[in-house]
Amino acid sequence: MYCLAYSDYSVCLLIPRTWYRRLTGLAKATKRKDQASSEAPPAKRKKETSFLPAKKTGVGETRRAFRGNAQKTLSPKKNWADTGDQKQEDKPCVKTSSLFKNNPDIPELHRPVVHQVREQVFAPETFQELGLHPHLVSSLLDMSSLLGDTSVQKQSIPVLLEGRDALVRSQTGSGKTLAYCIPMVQSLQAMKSKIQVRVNVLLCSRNGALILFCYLKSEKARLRKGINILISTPGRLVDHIKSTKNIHFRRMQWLILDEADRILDLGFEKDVTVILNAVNAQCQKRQNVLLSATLSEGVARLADISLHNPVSISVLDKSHDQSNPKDQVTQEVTPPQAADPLGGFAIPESLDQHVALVPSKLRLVCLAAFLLQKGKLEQDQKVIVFFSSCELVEFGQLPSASPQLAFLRLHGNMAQEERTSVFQEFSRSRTGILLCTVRSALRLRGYSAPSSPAEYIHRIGRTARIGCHGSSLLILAPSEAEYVNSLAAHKINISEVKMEDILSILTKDDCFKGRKRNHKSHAAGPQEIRERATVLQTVFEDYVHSSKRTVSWAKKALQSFIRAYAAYPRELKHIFHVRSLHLGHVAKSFGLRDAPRNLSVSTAKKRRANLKRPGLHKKTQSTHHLAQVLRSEYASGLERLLWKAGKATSHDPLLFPLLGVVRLLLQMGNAGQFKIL
Ligand SMILES: Nc1ncnc2c1ncn2[C@@H]1O[C@H](COP(=O)(O)OP(=O)(O)OP(=O)(O)O)[C@@H](O)[C@H]1O
Repeated sequence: MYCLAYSDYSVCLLIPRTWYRRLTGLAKATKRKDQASSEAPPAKRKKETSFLPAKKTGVGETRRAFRGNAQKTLSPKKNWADTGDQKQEDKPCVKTSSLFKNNPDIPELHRPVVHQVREQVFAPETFQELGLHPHLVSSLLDMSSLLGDTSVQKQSIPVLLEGRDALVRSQTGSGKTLAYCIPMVQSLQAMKSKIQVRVNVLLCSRNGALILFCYLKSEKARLRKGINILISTPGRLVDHIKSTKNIHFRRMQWLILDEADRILDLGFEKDVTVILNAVNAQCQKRQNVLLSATLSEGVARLADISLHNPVSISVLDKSHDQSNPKDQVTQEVTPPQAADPLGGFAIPESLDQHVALVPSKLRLVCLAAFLLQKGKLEQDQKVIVFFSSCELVEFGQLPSASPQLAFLRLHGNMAQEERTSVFQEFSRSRTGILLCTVRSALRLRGYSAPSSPAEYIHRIGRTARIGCHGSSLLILAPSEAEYVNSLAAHKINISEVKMEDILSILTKDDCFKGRKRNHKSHAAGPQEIRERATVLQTVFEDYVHSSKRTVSWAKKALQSFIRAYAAYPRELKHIFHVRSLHLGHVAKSFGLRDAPRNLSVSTAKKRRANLKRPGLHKKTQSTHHLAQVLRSEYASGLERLLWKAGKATSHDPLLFPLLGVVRLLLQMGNAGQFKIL
């Protein structure tokens, strides 16, 4: 006797083996049809059928995929191992619908072979020939962490010491910050009157500001004596320009725009223009520096309006003639060209980039398996997981993570002090998993795909810094495979890692054992991997469905994910289109057993409304929401206060139960073997 659970009718049918065989054949035909018909199955299906792929192992596991809220089935343990124990078979319980059926086919990745643009990180010298003051040179040499000047420092420092404006472009983690800090400190120290108040402005992201404060900590005393450097996000400075009387720029000598590409990407061009107008009105003679990891039209446009007769500095290996580096660095800036006009984005050589094509249903178990490997099975791993919104990261309302594995959160909606302490804690620690929106430290992975190749560069650029080794993993749905080509167009080379290989990590930890048998004597096969993945998914689903509160969090997180998905820029819509999402499958990646009904209705309604009014209301609420949460990285930081004071509307509290479920997994590890009930 075997069990089929018809979730539509909440019925559990016990049927003879012969019926089962006939139904199994039917299901196979249905599956073939499903797979052939579409890579992205429709959001709603009537009477969807799915079966566990256990035929070869001879166990009688047939299952119906669930729809609706009420679900009954027999014990999966019973389904997997037919022991003939009637009592156990009859025991109803909520089960996990098949993770491995009705998924879109995973396409073969045919990546064009591209030769990545390379930059040499280190220049052979050690600060001595850059025209720096001997005291500064000896201070730099005393700093054991500095390994000689980097290429960008070697090229930028002499130019900036000459008093020239500069547009500096070099790869992430190549040492751009010291490239302008060193000449700025030297020029400020050379000033006769250090007591006069000077406002030298440095614009960057909030975390950029954190990093810089670390650099300048030892200069604190000097700063107090009279050298004033204002480090600000564009949003915050605009607030001051509008509301602070005592801020003036009359004696300003430096204006530095760091992370120019990110500032522009996130829509702060207008704020930067306000700042430039305010500064220009009071101070004409100053040195301007603009730094960026990527060159875009926007950056070139900004260079055009903010720099005066600048020197263009770029550290590309191919274009850089080592025999005569001076010729290379003294080129004048040419007018703006297309995005990455140099023929591709430079990526650190020591960075291994990977991509995995993972059907939505398996996304959560894949990510969890991966994190378990990095956080639990491997030593000294630091991982960053990027999410598309601050609220998705914000799962910290759950009890804190297991002491075995440090989870940290970092995003733009947090108070500055909290961000500083999280940043420092993660920087200091040897291991840990940081869940964040945009920026930070050593090794990183991605959960939501970046919205542009430039953003991709910045995300992966948090690892493999200053010549260190690092790796990245981009998780894409099968329907998003085309994104790899779009990255290749920018000479970004990613190698594929198979989903099965990620999931096979689960066989290394016996707490995911699905059946009572000694697997140690056998090599773990695909069936074993599937069973363990199902055990893991069940843990997630049980956790999410353990209370109304957690269901609500997961639903809101799903909603946030869909909003973010709807906000991909137009040029990527053919790859990331909300219509290609199978809501039921995506719901599973948030630990939900079904797609919430109201969600699909509202999405459909919105879709219909948009179809009726094409181009009328381009900036939808969803795009607005995403823009808001991304902008928070560069905004003034006052929004939170306004929100607290009731002057601003809050975002939906979108909470993703990742911390909680992984915490559970770790507890599982302590408690021993886990099974599907
Ligand atoms: N000469 C040097 N020797 C050794 N380490 C250095 C040197 N210069 C900078 N670093 C270190 O390298 C790391 C990366 O530097 P930095 O943040 O300035 O890079 P960046 O080019 O600005 O990166 P991004 O574009 O991603 O912001 C920092 O941890 C910094 O302390």
